[in-house]
Amino acid sequence: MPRTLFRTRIKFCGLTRAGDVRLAGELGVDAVGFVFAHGSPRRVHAREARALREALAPLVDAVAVFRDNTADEVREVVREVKPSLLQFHGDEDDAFCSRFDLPYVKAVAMGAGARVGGAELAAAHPGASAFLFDSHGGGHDGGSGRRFDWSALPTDLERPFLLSGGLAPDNIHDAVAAIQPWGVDVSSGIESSPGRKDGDLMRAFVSEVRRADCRPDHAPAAAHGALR
Ligand SMILES: O=C(O)c1ccccc1N[C@@H]1O[C@H](COP(=O)(O)O)[C@@H](O)[C@H]1O
Repeated sequence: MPRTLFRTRIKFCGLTRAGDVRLAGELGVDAVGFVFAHGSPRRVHAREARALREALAPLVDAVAVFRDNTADEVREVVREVKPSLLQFHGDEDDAFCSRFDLPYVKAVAMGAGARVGGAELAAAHPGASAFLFDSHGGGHDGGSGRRFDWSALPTDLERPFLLSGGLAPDNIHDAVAAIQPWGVDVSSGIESSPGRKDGDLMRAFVSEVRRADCRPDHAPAAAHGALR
C-alpha cells in the first residue's frame, strides 16, 4: 500500500517537568515550548527552563514562548535557556521580535471571529519564519484549550503555519487531515492539569497526527501550510 511520507511537525507547549520533556523526545515530538508569559499557569523562570532544557533529547527544538514580555526578559531567557526558536503571543511588532537574532514564530489571535489575510500578516511580520494561529483574543488567553473557526484561516499565506487552540487526541486527526498545516501546537489537550502533561494523552496525540500523515491524500503539494 503506497504511503505519502509527509510529516506534520508537532510542538508540545507549556512543559514544566523534566519527565514530560524526556517523554516528548522519546515520542518523536519536534519541539517543546517553555512559557515565560506573565499570568500563565504554565509559566517557568529562566533558571527552571534551563534545567528542563537539559532533559531535552538531541534534535528536539526548545521554543521560548512570550506574551508582551520586556526585551530584558527575553534576553535573559535567550542567555540562560538557549532556545532555538522564539514564539511571541502578544502585540509584539516585527522590530521587537527580530532583535534577538533568533528565528521567531508570531502567534495570530483568531478569537472572537477574527479574520486575517496572509499578505497582511506577512507585511506586518516580514521576519517571521512561521505564523501560529491560536484561539486567543476577544478576552481569551493563549493556552485556554479553546478552538477557533478553522474556516477563518487565511488561504493566501505563503509561509509555513502552525495550527493551535483546543487541539487534543480526539480532534487532531481530523484537524491535520482537513487543514494540512506545517505543524501543530498543543498544551491543554495533553494535560491532567495546567503544566502537568499526561503520558497517555501525549502518546495518543502523536499517534493520531501520524495516522493523519499516513492518509493517501496527505500530499505535501496540496498542503497550504507547506514551505514554498
Ligand atoms: O500555554 C500557556 O499558558 C500560554 C500562555 C500565554 C501565551 C501562550 C500560551 N500557550 C500557547 O497556547 C497555545 C495552546 O493552547 P491550548 O491549551 O492547546 O489550547 C499554544 O500556541 C501555546 O504555545
